Amino acid sequence: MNARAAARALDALARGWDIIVDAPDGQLALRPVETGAAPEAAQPRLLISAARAITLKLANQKDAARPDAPVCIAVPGALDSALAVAIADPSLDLSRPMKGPFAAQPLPSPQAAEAAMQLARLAGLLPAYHILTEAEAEAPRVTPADVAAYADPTTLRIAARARLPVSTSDTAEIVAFRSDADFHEHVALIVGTPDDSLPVVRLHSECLTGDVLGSLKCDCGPQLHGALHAMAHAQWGILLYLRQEGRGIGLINKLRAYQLQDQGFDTVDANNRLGFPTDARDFAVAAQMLKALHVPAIRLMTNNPEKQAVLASLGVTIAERLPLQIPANPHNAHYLVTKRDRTGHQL
Ligand SMILES: Nc1nc2c(ncn2[C@@H]2O[C@H](COP(=O)(O)OP(=O)(O)OP(=O)(O)O)[C@@H](O)[C@H]2O)c(=O)[nH]1
Ligand SMILES: [Zn+2]
Repeated sequence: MNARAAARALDALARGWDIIVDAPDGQLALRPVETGAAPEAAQPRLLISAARAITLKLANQKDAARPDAPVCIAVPGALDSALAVAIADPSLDLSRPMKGPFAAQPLPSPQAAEAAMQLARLAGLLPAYHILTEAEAEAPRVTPADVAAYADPTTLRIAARARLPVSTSDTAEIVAFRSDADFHEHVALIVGTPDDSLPVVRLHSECLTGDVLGSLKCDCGPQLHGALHAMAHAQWGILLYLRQEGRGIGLINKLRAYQLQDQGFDTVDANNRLGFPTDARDFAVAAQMLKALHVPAIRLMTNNPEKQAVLASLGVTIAERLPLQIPANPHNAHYLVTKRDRTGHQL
């Protein structure tokens, strides 16, 4: 288990460089489709997600024993980078409809392929790779255990803290966290003056479009401000600002999901169609932050049962759940209904 190996692999992927994924069931030499140049290959092969294979009409060729496993496809003829991206990215299907037919090939090492898909998500890239016969000599090697070690939240610790008066409270303090491998800088804002009462706690996942740009497509911005107001009115509260943009798929992939939503898919189907889970966030990060802040019991402000379940399973006492409902607008009404009906958000 070596989180550094995963960090090196993620760095390579962001730059379009090769990686080698070493799993107990075999090895894959891969180059990311989104950032990497198409390799010279007599018979180009791509590794794509199970969901993408279904959209490309390869469902009947998939391994029945592993319906969710990534799929290896052979591309007939020449494959350049633009075509590879079009094959990988469902948000381009309307503008580049003519693709295929493709044939699925046996996947040599499903465990290596699965780890590669996780790495793509962590790198914020399309989950798709060129399968190489040989990787660049200096390509980093990474194992599934390395990927798990990278995502391990228990190395999270406080790195810096400072007084930060904000519009809802002039006695707030900001606390920033660091972990060993993951470079995301999670932040806690402690609002008001801590006392013996249980704090109002809000886990807020980063949403650049909603938090900063005032997007009307989601409820993030109003929820953020509603939570800060509620904390200012309570004795004290803690906003945990988690850098898990787009429910953990990253900003660019979230914008691809938005493109799909404009084509009629809802927020859940859009994520899945891109080859990602409905929700890829890890709320264990929040439990670790509360531990570092010495806050064992809270009043949790959320409508999301998953947040409650994960925190409770990690030993956080949730004395009370406080709902956080935002009135709908014409742009997010469908999104809010989808959250209620498909991801179990409470009212
Ligand atoms: N992938 C994706 N992410 C989205 C979309 N809309 C909002 N997000 C992200 O979703 C996260 C906010 O999560 P929500 O599901 O709104 O709320 P929640 O945090 O699960 O639950 P509550 O605590 O009840 O608000 C942020 O990271 C947003 O960037 C979308 O359509 N697709
Ligand atoms: Zn949002």
